[in-house]
Amino acid sequence: MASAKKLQLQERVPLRRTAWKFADLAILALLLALLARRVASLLGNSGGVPPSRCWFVALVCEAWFTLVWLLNVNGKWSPVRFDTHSERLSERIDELPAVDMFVTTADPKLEPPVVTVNTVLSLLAVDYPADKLACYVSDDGCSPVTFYALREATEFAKLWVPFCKRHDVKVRAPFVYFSSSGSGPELGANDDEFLREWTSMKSEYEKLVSRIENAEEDSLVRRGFAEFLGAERRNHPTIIKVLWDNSTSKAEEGFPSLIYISREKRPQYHHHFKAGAMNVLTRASAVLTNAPIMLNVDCDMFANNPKVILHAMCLLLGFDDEVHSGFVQAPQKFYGALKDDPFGNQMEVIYEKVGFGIAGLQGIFYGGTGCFHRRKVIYGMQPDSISPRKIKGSPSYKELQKNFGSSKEMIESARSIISGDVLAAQKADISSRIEAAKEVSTCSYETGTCWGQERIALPFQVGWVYGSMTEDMLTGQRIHAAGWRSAFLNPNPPAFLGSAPTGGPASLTQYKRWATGLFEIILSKNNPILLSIYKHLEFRQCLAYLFMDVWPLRSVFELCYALLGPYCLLANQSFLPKASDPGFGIPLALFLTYNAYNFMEYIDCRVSARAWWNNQRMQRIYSSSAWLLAFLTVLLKTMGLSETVFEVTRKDTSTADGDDSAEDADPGRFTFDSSPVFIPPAALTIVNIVAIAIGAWRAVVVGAGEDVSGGPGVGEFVCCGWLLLLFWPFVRGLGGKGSYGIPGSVKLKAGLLVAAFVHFCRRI
Ligand SMILES: O=c1ccn([C@@H]2O[C@H](COP(=O)(O)OP(=O)(O)O[C@H]3O[C@H](CO)[C@@H](O)[C@H](O)[C@H]3O)[C@@H](O)[C@H]2O)c(=O)[nH]1
Ligand SMILES: [Mn+2]
Repeated sequence: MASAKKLQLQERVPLRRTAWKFADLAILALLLALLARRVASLLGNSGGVPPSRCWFVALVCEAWFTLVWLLNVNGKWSPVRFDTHSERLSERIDELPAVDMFVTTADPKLEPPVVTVNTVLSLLAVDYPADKLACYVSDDGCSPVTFYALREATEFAKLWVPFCKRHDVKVRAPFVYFSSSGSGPELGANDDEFLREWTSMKSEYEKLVSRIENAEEDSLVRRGFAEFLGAERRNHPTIIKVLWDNSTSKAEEGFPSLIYISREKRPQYHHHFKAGAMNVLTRASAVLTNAPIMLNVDCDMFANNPKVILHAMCLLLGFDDEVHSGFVQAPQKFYGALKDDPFGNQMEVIYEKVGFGIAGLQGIFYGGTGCFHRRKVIYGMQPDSISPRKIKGSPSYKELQKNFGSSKEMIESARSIISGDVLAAQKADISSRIEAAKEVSTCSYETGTCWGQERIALPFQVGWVYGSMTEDMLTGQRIHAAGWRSAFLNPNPPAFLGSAPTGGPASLTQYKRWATGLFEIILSKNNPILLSIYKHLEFRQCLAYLFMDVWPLRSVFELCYALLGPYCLLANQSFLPKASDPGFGIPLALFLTYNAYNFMEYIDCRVSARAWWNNQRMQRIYSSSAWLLAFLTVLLKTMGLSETVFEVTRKDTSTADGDDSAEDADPGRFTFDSSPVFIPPAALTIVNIVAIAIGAWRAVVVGAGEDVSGGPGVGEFVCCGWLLLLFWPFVRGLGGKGSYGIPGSVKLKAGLLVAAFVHFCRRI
């Protein structure tokens, strides 16, 4: 073939970070020095007072922090960047593979249909041959309003897509394009024709929004949405509706096919949340269009860069060996995000430091949205270099049936994917295969097959893996363990933008779900250590996964360490050297260096100092609330006492309207509700206030006469004070009003915990 003459589509560029490596090692050295001193004093050869029990607890915690630091450094050590040259694909349009695009939505209240519609419209309008694309929307909410919204959006798409292409619109989610902060008409205002078109398009969009927002479920069902009649959210048959079939439409108004799917739900079946939805989308699309590449986005993640699929193709087609891009993941970035990241969930610095770092190992993690998968990888195939073609030769019908289930159409489509037919996508019209798609979307279809299976001993693990709230991490890990690498897609402008949750309850819910899922992974047969021993997960990649997976465990150590300060003040003990002691220099240097290091990372990523502080603070708040609760929930689950559920994150509607006139006076201020996640951080806050008060009273009033050699010193006071600064939202919340105040029931429970703790300190 003429491939030798082809221009390179991508470049993998290692990034230098020599100075950072020195800083990494300096902190490691300080941590080790701290440990060494602790051990020495516990062995009793440091002279002075014999160390208390606290020193032992501190040693254990500090050893853990050192381990976490090593995991952190491993992740950041050798970053790479992938540059993509999408313009070089222009001569290779015929070679481009088909792409099935999946959008998942689950709840019309938390995920307003207008949001989903914008995501869908942005995907329908991307720069890619329309006959190679199909868009599937999975609606776990089984909502006639969502369906109606999509049907109306299809009508709008007939105007919107040609408009975007004609005028090369930059952001093709209409709510951004028409928002007050959007760029407005992009041509000179003297272009009358364009201006007229722009105005009429804007008014069409506004009409669409008002139709959707005024739609009422009951009246829709009465007006002939027969399928939704009597459909309960958790008990209904599959509904599949072809809203637009590109294969039978005229080329002129061409835009990708659009299919609505609400999979069957029955109370007696477990639905596996998003992972279950993704598996149904995979199968339904297999029998309908069977594209070899699948893109998946959450309902709020619109395509921000119209060339995003072309950029992804640079990574999917641009390596000599496909093993380098088993999947292609774009970072999660956010639209209309609050200034200075008050809830510490915009992840800018994490992606830039750890994201690029892990991209330099076996590859970036699968993040659940903004990801391009190869269908064959999802079908459990290994790279050629690991399991050569002979195995792929021709699996028997029986084998395929065992893996993929009994649908004939499913088996045939899987066979063509497995045989490596890149242009395998189906061509005939979609409507004729709806029955086959319904068959593979039923609850019972997966029974006895390999779909979602957690057992790693199977030769095949097919689809999104069940058993964790973070199906994304688990599935990505499974793919890396099969020997694939992944590539990091980071075009400019950013590929996709979504919404980050705001307010205390929504942010903590999201982190709690993530931590729950990560802990479920650690406790499962798919934990990265096993995968690295028995499968092809590389060692450093395994450590990178562990860095994430240990979140909930970190909470336990961090909580113990955070309690050491107040314990010492209350019980008149110490866990740090006295300021006069030369050993005091080590924790002091560590505290300063570590914070300076973090601060410099934010500056390096051109993120504000304020955002640095907010992230520092929120990380500790997440640890004591969301991570800790996740830890406890999963413990209860393993004891069989409770189940874990996927709580959907509320998507901000204000971004959909483009106006922020919401009732919230200060959207960046921390809000509370009566959820138990708020209890531990509230208790920590109170206990530190009490400890400082008692400690200060003892030092000032009693201190003079007493033997203070074993009691607390500057170090302990600084720890408590620092903790109160980090938990400032809670300090304010103690006296706050309405949703800005910690509810009485939470204060009461926190107060009881504090009383118990104080009692314990005085007894011991
Ligand atoms: O039963 C369910 C539950 C959720 N979803 C969809 O899953 C997506 C993610 O849910 P969201 O509430 O937005 O969670 P986030 O925390 O924002 O999502 C991140 O974390 C999840 C794992 O916890 C991943 O699935 C997501 O892709 C990733 O973006 C949304 O499109 C939902 O509609 C379903 O389709 N079915
Ligand atoms: Mn989300």
